[in-house]
Amino acid sequence: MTSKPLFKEYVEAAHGIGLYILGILANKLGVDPAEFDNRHRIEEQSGDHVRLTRGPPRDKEELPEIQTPSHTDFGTITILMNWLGGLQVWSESARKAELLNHEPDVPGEWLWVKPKKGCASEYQFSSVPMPNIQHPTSNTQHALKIDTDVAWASKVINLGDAAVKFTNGVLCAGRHRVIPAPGSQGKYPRYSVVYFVRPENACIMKQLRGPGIPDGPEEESDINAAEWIKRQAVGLGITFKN
Ligand SMILES: O=C(O)CCC(=O)C(=O)O
Ligand SMILES: [Fe+2]
Repeated sequence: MTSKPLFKEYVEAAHGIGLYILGILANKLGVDPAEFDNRHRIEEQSGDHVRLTRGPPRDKEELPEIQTPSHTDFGTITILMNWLGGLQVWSESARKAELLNHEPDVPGEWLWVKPKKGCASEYQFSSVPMPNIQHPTSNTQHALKIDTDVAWASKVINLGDAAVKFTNGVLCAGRHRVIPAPGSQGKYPRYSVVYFVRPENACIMKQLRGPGIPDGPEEESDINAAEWIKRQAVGLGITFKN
């Protein structure tokens, strides 16, 4: 398949998976799944995007060598594919859709999110250093294959700040960071393919109402998602040119 149809297929599939999971969560919260669907229409302008990352091999044995600093994703739900270790999640989730300059807001520890073949949403956390992972093709000559074989990819589903906001903290955002893979995997570059589902730009960032969502105070202003996400980014120290 040429790259454009492949990219379209990937975007539609990733977006569909995100909304499918949000639909399940909506049902659990007693909210009509259409409430999420209507805020994340793929054809509307939004901050949805794909991120392709490549982290260089580990420089030294000692952890951590930060590649992506501690953060919660800004959007509603993230579909992440990776192949090597290096993703870590803070043991306590963030219930507030606020950024804290890369610092976790509650005591805890960094846990490895160990890649698991063909896996979606089933995390395998470990607070001890990750052992060398048995890999289907773990020698150098196959390193490229390891990095590009999508079928193998470990899929991780991450909830972001907008999910926290929409559910008044019932859904939490996992604070995470990326460091080069530990152990023998550290000699390979680390790739990830990430799809961020974000609310439509014009969506007013108010909590949803339903039996499973406690009523918060009435929002003071009708801020839209474009502006809200910009504020989240500014909170992380990102600057914008007008
Ligand atoms: O590379 C990864 O495994 C995670 C990347 C990530 O957290 C992000 O792009 O927001
Ligand atoms: Fe992230």
